[in-house]
Amino acid sequence: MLLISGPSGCGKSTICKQLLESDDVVFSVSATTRAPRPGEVDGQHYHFLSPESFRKKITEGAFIEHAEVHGNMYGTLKEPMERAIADGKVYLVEIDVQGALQLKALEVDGIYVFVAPPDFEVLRNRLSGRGTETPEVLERRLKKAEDEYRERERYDHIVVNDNLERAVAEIRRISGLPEEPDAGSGGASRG
Ligand SMILES: Nc1ncnc2c1ncn2[C@@H]1O[C@H](COP(=O)(O)OP(=O)(O)OP(=O)(O)O)[C@@H](O)[C@H]1O
Ligand SMILES: Nc1nc2c(ncn2[C@@H]2O[C@H](COP(=O)(O)O)[C@@H](O)[C@H]2O)c(=O)[nH]1
Repeated sequence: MLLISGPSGCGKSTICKQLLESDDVVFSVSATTRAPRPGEVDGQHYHFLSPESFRKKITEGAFIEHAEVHGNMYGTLKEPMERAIADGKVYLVEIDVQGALQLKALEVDGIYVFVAPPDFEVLRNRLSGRGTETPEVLERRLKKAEDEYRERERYDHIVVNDNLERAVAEIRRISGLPEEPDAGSGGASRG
């Protein structure tokens, strides 16, 4: 498992998109109760579930971890992770900080990467530049980012996303992925 985590806007989805250019990498499609955004496909970006279906999955023990993030439920499914790892793939898990710390506490084997913004001013500019949050939600995410940043030392690696190419190259090196992925490939991720 290669786990990519960090505050909202630090660049997790952008980085994962590039890591998925390697054929050996499989993306962990989480379940969520949030509504799909334009362009998002069920089963590819997320499994979009009703709150009832999500609760049922919890009682069935289908999740390795689940958490409420920004007012919606998200969960990492056990079965696809076990299958991908049995197939010798790198299983790419992109989740929030509380989810990552749950997996760490469960001693799920893997490489835990905290993606850090160069500084909080840059984080603010990137989040507002993305244009997906209202000013109120943006402020909440930035406040939460400060708490999440304090957890960074609990990860195996801290990668500063100052320059995208450099950050991706660093994560490829850390996880033993080839520096130059096969041209033309690339799986689906979020973002
Ligand atoms: N190295 C970089 N330099 C400049 N802009 C970047 C860089 N990395 C990401 N961005 C931009 O920052 C914004 C936030 O990135 P992204 O959506 O990948 O963050 P995220 O961590 O997945 O956020 P969330 O947790 O809210 O889903 C995007 O508009 C993205 O294009
Ligand atoms: N704990 C978990 N967090 C998850 C999971 N899947 C995604 N996420 C994180 O939620 C936020 C919001 O995502 P968005 O796509 O709605 O913007 C982001 O930090 C994701 O990394 C999961 O299974 N568990």
